[in-house]
Amino acid sequence: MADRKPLIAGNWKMNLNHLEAIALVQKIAFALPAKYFDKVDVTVIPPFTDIRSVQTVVDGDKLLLTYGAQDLSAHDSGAYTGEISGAFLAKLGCTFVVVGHSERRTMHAETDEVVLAKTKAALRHGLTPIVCIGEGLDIRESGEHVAYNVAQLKGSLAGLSAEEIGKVVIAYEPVWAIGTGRVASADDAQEVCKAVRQTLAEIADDATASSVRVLYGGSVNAKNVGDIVGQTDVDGALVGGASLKSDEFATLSAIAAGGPLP
Ligand SMILES: O=C(CO)COP(=O)(O)O
Repeated sequence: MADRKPLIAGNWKMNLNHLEAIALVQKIAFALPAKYFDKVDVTVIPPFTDIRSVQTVVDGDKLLLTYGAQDLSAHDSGAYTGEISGAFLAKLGCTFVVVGHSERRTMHAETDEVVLAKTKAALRHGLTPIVCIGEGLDIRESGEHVAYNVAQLKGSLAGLSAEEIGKVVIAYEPVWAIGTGRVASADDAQEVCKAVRQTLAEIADDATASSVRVLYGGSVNAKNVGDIVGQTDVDGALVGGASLKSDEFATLSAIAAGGPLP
């Protein structure tokens, strides 16, 4: 995995209110002692309405886990009802922001152009965008998945400088593996994550490509995470369902850290 520190990011999606968020963060912190954080970065990505409460717990208890948001506006301020500015997220101490999750690409018609604009907005505010790509089942079955993901990656990062690309995290999440229990094989994850890294070398440079973290996401749990993050080009995981269970999330984070189990 070169010298890239693994990242485990728990995308809570639209689950847990702010009180439930406080409880889950406290349980994760209790289950994952400080020593693990030397070897793995762990972050939680709750709904917007939870972030202030999560910030209070993390700051108050001096926790080592970080937190982020699931989306942001491409705009910084103004007449955009319902949108959330990256400036607000930065002020709340967010480290990461997910952009281009397949659920937003599909249900909110987010194109690569929109994802690029949001990635730029994140970078403007000092947030680390976790840029998501991933193919549907039809593309996978047609055997065009590598080319599809490469095109989506290029579109989502078009025109960014090597320095800017060096500040992003990429998450490969095959849509057919999200929430289905159908995890991609470790080889499948490696195949696309390797192509992602080669593409980063092409659009930025070798040094940038070897420093950017590339995550896999889709039905990751404590049982399969070891195989997946053991792949050369997979630097961690974007975890949905299993991130809502404190013990499982702590265990899979510990496995990504190389153990031992907590
Ligand atoms: O979409 C995901 C994370 O962003 C993956 O979700 P699941 O882990 O529930 O499949």
